[in-house]
Amino acid sequence: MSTALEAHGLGKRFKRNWALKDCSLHVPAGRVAALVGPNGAGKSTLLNLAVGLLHPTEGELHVLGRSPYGDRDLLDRVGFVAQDTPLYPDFTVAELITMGARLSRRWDTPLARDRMERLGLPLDRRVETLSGGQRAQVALALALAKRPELLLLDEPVASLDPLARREFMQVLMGAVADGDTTVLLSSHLLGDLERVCDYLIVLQTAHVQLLGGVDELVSEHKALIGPRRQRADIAGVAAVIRESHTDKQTTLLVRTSGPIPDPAWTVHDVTLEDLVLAYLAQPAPGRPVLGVAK
Ligand SMILES: Nc1ncnc2c1ncn2[C@@H]1O[C@H](COP(=O)(O)OP(=O)(O)OP(=O)(O)O)[C@@H](O)[C@H]1O
Repeated sequence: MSTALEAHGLGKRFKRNWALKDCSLHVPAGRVAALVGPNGAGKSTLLNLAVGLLHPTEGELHVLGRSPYGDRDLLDRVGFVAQDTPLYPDFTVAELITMGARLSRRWDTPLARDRMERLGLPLDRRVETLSGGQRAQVALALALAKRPELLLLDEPVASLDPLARREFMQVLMGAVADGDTTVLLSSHLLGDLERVCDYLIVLQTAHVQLLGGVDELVSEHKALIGPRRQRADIAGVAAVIRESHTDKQTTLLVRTSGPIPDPAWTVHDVTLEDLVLAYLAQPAPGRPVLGVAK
């Protein structure tokens, strides 16, 4: 399986509002993909569609080659940590593990117990007595104990302090290091994503705005700084994504089509954060910019 998740013309409408519209995207198998976009862009909607909690209004969505809605066998192969990591507050950690074993056919109880032990979480602790960070770690451990082929995480670290976030990310990366699990992780924390993700999907007002491998996207975008000038065709530039000016200087973030031969421009590399912020600053999403997905 070379593609873990694939959508064509996918749309989801709530009453008169489209939460997702004309979304065509794919996540190659084995990647750790970041799903980013501003509040209300449609990230949770996409993840909920991917686990069959929502039904598409239009278009197609395939998860591990199958349609997710109502497919029990498929859901056994998918792990999901929903926003705010909901867990039954009255359950103990041990009871959650028992529940997982009853509900999931691929469940790995020793793995779940081992992870709880490593997190220093006694099995008789009730969920309601756990901190937000501990709860997030428990939710991740339960999702991993399903031994999922695809792991979907909806802002799992949003409420965690920086140390807890780093621990969460380390556990996640350790668990998927073998490359057999594809991860799709939504977050607003671009710095965290830059460290762990090798694939990027940017959603903006219900549309896919940017998609591709992180290395490829970062290398095909550059920041250009030069004397102030009006925007004009620049050799080597396929598109200007963002521009700003001072009295004397113009700064552009561009998608390149080759080297920039004009020596008036100094050319700088961009970070993933620069890239995402530049695309999100664009007024209205048009057609997605496709990076090279390998
Ligand atoms: N159940 C629902 N009923 C009505 N509208 C909804 C529902 N779920 C989501 N929406 C709307 O769909 C749009 C996309 O919401 P979604 O939760 O997918 O965004 P998001 O990118 O996950 O946002 P955030 O970063 O704030 O979590 C928003 O305008 C939201 O108000």
